[in-house]
Amino acid sequence: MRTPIIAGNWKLNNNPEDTTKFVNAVKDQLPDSNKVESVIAAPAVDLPALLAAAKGSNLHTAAENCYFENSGAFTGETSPQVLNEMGINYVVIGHSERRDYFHETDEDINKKAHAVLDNQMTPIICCGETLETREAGKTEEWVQNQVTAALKELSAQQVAGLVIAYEPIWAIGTGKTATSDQAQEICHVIRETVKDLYDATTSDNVRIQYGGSVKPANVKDLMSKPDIDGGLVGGASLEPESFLQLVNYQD
Ligand SMILES: O=C(CO)COP(=O)(O)O
Repeated sequence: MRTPIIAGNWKLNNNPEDTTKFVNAVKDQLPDSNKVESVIAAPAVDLPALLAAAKGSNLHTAAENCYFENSGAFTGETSPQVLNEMGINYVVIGHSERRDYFHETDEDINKKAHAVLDNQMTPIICCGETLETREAGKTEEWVQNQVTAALKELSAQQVAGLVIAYEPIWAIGTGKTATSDQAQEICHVIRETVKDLYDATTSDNVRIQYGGSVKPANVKDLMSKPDIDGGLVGGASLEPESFLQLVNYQD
C-alpha cells in the first residue's frame, strides 16, 4: 500500500519568521503520517526554522533543491550531506522552474537524485511537459524520456522508495489544472515506464504525485485516481488553512 503524500512547495516565499508561524498554526492538525504524509518544501534559508518548529510533529521537511556534490568549490550551492545532517527528509529535484530558469539538465537531475539517495534522503523527482509538447501530442514520449533519464543507474530498491511528481508546466500557477483524467493518464504512463525499466514490484511501490494548480476544491478528485498518490502544491500550500484542507482531504 502506498501512503499518500501531500507536499507544499513554497518556492521563493516566506522568511524564517513566517515559517515558524505557519508550522505552529498547522502542526497539531496534521493527519497521522501513516494515513497521509504531510510535507513542506521551503527555501534553504528557512530550513532551520522549519526543522525547529516541525520537531516532534507529523510534518515532514523538504529542501527545494540541492547540489550533487557534498562539498567543494561550488559557490552558492547547497550540500545534500548537510541537508541530511540537519534532519531534512525530502529534496525536490528537477522542478520545471529549475530546468527552465536555471538550465538544469536531465543529467544534472540524475546526479542530484543519486546524491540525495546516497545521503539517506528521498528525492521528489519532477517531470512534465510544456503546452507546446502537449499540443503536438508528444506528452507521453516527453515524460517517459524525462523519467528514464532521471532514474539512470538507480537500483530498483532506490526507485521503489522515491517520489515522482508529474507537473504539466502549462498547469503550474496558471489556475489551469489538468483534469483528473488527464493527470491520471500521465501518472499511469509514469508507472508503466518504471515497470518497463524495473519490474512490477518497483512500479507498485513508487509514489507518484500530481502538481499544477492543486487546490482544496480539486484535491479529492485528483486523489481518487488509482495512479495518483499525492500532490505537489505551490500557491495553495502558502496559507495554513488551505494546507490543512489539502492534507486532511480524506476527512
Ligand atoms: O509548481 C508547483 C508545485 O511544485 C505547482 O504550483 P501551483 O500549485 O501554484 O500551480
